[in-house]
Amino acid sequence: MSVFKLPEGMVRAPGSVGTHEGYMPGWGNDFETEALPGALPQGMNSPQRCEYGLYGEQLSGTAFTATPPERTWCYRIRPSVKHSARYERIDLPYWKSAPHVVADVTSLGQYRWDPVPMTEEPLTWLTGMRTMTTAGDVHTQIGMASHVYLVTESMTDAYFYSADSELLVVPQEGRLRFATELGVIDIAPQEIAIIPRGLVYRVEVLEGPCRGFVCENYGQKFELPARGPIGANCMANPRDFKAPVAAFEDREVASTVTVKWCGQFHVTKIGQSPLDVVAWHGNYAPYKYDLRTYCPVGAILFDHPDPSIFTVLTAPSASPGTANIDFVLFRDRWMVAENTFRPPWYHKNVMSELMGNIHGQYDAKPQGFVPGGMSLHNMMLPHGPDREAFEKASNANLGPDKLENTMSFMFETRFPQQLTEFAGREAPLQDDYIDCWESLEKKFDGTPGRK
Ligand SMILES: O=C(O)Cc1cc(O)ccc1O
Ligand SMILES: [Fe+2]
Repeated sequence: MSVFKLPEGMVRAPGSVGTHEGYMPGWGNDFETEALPGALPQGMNSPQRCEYGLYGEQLSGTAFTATPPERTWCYRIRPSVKHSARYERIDLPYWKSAPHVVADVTSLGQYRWDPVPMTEEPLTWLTGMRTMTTAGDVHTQIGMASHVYLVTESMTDAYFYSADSELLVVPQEGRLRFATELGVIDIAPQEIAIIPRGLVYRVEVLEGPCRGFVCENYGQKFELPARGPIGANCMANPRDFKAPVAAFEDREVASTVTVKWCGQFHVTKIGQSPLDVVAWHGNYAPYKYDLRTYCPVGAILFDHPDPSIFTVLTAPSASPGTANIDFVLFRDRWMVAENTFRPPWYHKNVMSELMGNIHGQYDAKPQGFVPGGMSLHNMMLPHGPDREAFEKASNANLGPDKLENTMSFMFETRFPQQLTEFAGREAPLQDDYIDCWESLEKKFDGTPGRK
């Protein structure tokens, strides 16, 4: 439930109360919401004249002919095209897009970073975005980038949208507000937000400083994974995703809109707040989701399943079953498997795995992978539990055991991830990370028996 006041002058749709205050539940629903009564045309999209003198405008998030098509009809004070200057190129040097291969930074390896520290410098959502890795190619709408954000300042009279990507936002510290064209989303650690491609917003600090992770998806949108034999329930349930109700502001102040487009940033001037959508209907919307509502399913007799059972959202690629990105959650849960090495096994993976720690301790890495920290196990590079985790798990008395105080995630992509200069040189890379496997002992002595 939102406990924060709305931005001054913003009018929000009534009717959503209690735990849903300000939000409408259900992933992929065809929503309708209006902040002023009667603003939404009924039975049609394009009346000759809209109520309140609003302009009708469609935001198409998929091709018209996609199955299913995703689009939203907005009824707004002015059409988006009404901006008063041409686009001017600007530089946001820390926000990189694929393809971005830095000649003398090596991406082949197992990497781990301490949390990127806050700085004295005031940073907004735009200036505080720090790209760690990129994969694929933004121009062909394939692949992704992973970022850390450090945000201490709200955007004032400044707005942004990414034509390149949808953003999956995973806060780790502080609270952020996404005041978007379609309404207001407030998020805190253990929640996520999904901001669709093309949607205009500004980001405000509700409680700072703020740090978190972003997965920038250049490809096909995130969707709920196919459940297969798991059936209709558990994992991420559609009703736990929440889209905001309509909220608008009628504010005529000189403002800017920054656009990310083919990896470049451009700014244009505008004489008003673009958050002027009074009513909307459709199925292309931003969402928030509380990761604590994710219902994990796991091994209840023996063995450790593939982590795909913990997929919250998946962004498909053209190859079925081979995701452009899987967003995977390792949350608190019971471990009950008998006669089993319970932590993640040792492995090499064609997919590349970028992990972040939201809070607590991760079972495969009791030391060194700390909240706010990240690791990267790139394509086909071996990794697994460190010595401490291996010894403990191999010798534990196995009863029902609860992994508590733990929440980490993985952005897993079919593409190799390339480190940025920031990730390779400026961010607090742990030079000794690979030593965590160094002391794994040879136990084999040629004689049978479990050792
Ligand atoms: O820690 C990792 O590397 C992530 C991971 C978790 C798991 O349970 C199984 C495989 C895997 O890659
Ligand atoms: Fe892994």
